[in-house]
Amino acid sequence: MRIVHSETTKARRARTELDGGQLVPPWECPERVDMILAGLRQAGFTEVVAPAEHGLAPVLAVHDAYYVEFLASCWDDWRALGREGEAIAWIWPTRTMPGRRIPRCVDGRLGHYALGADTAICAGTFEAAMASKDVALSALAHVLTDGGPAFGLCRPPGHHAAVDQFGGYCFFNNAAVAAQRALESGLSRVAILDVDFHHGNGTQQIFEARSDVLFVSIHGDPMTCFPYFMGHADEVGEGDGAGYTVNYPLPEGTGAEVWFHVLEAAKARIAEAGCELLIVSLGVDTFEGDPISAFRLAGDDFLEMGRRLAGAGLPTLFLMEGGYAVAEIGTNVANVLTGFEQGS
Ligand SMILES: NCCCCCC(=O)NO
Ligand SMILES: [Zn+2]
Repeated sequence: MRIVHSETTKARRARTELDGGQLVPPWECPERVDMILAGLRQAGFTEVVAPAEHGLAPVLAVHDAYYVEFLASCWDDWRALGREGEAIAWIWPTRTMPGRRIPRCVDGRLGHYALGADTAICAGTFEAAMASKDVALSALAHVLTDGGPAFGLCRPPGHHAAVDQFGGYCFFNNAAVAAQRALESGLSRVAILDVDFHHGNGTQQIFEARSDVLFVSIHGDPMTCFPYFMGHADEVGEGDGAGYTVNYPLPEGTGAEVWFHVLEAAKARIAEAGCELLIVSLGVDTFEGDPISAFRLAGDDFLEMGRRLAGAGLPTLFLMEGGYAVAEIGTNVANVLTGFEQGS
């Protein structure tokens, strides 16, 4: 298992997140990276390599150029106004105010590009997001050249980032950037299996009209779980992409037995689509102790998750998404990778 990590992923050190009506220290904290590395080391994954720099082209193959420029300039624009706090959106286009133009001021641009108010932009955000997609692309390169599995310790995560939207702690959609690069390298179909507790609305939006990426997600029911407005079972893709989006929303409180039953259905759908690569959006916020999620997987269930993912029998790229039980995150991630090696 190739492990790819960059210390620059810790460059984003936001101080505030709007949560429960208060500004709190962000759940998606840089300490998650150190805890995952420690857990991997303890499990015997001692060889960790740094990514190459892949530049902006792979990002622009997925994301809108004006959006990327916004992410690059937002913090400076915000600070130029003398603002002391972090850049947080507070007004949006809405059902009754469609917003057909992008405003020039940073508050309007934040509202245009932000999914929600939970994700502040601060110093280091763009640098960390660039490092995170480099981690994903270098881990992918290993899988494509060596055929062996790889884990990209991506941070910030990516699956909520859409073509031109950030939020849910995500800025660049690492899994989408990797999938697009894999297709451009000659593969004909890639599966992205999102096992994070939250629906990967961004990944779905990026590929929903395409049949060369099969997006499959197992997640908390959006009727009660973030991101609330996407992830229903009747969202199946559009046009050429019809049938290539598969959502398995599950009720809060879902435990291992049901979750693994649904995983087998997801694997069967991937098998019948004839995919040549499996990208796993690996969030471990399905853990019973996760502070902001609501499934009930135990630590050992992540071993079983890894074993079963190996059973898909595909070249596999794991990319880190969510998981906020910081004390256990390293063990939970290491368990998935250990289980995968056991099942291979
Ligand atoms: N602040 C609202 C919840 C954000 C969830 C982020 C996540 O873990 N996505 O997978
Ligand atoms: Zn999540």
